[in-house]
Amino acid sequence: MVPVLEITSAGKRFGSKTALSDVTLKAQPGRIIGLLGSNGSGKTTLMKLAAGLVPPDTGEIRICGEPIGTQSKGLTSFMPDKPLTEPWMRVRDAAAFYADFYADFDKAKAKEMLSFMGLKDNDKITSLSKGMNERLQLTLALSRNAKLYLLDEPIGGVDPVAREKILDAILNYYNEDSCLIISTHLVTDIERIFDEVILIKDGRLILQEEVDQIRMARGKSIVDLFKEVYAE
Ligand SMILES: Nc1ncnc2c1ncn2[C@@H]1O[C@H](COP(=O)(O)OP(=O)(O)OP(=O)(O)O)[C@@H](O)[C@H]1O
Repeated sequence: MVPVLEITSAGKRFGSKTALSDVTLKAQPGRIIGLLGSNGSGKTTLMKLAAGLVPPDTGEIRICGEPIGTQSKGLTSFMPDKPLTEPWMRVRDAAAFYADFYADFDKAKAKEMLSFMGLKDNDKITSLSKGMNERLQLTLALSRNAKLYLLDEPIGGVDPVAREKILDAILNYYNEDSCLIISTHLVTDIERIFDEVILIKDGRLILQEEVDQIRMARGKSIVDLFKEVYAE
């Protein structure tokens, strides 16, 4: 099977700072993958490389077998940790903006998901709370019919009860022939939806493994593993 995402020996520096070093991984369709790491470990950089927003200094990245370019970007839906929408927009403008911009934007799915998320067409984006804004960004990202979804800290601002609802939305609305990569610190809350996890530390890949394998063969929860790897 052609991986949705294949990264081979990727490296990225910002000035003297090495953000990623020699990262190699594959992500297959039908998988929800947690990208885990402490602050500054390189999660956002990895997502931006996969989204084609930042070029790697070394190595290669392919999306569904295609090198990064116009075609690969059309296959990738990125939810950044900061909104892509403009402050003057209302919810309906944001959805229309995405529909104009992305040929694969599914308006019916967006409408259903906005309602599930408790968002109203007429809500001004600047008046939304951080958590409601995240719901909007998530709705916009998941309403595209992409092959690779990259969600950077999708539930950081959402309260614990709403988190459950949002995780359910992710499970309901993601399509099974795609791959979803979610970066997060909130391992306890979100680990139930992961099929596998990728751990990065100081820009290096520490491990990519099935969640069941970690639980059964290592006898650990993902949180325990996270604490062990990132102990300070
Ligand atoms: N544009 C940039 N210019 C300079 N340094 C950068 C830039 N982007 C990232 N870095 C550095 O690269 C490293 C990795 O950053 P990155 O944002 O990828 O980490 P992260 O795991 O997403 O962190 P967090 O969980 O805190 O969001 C950090 O040391 C960061 O300071």
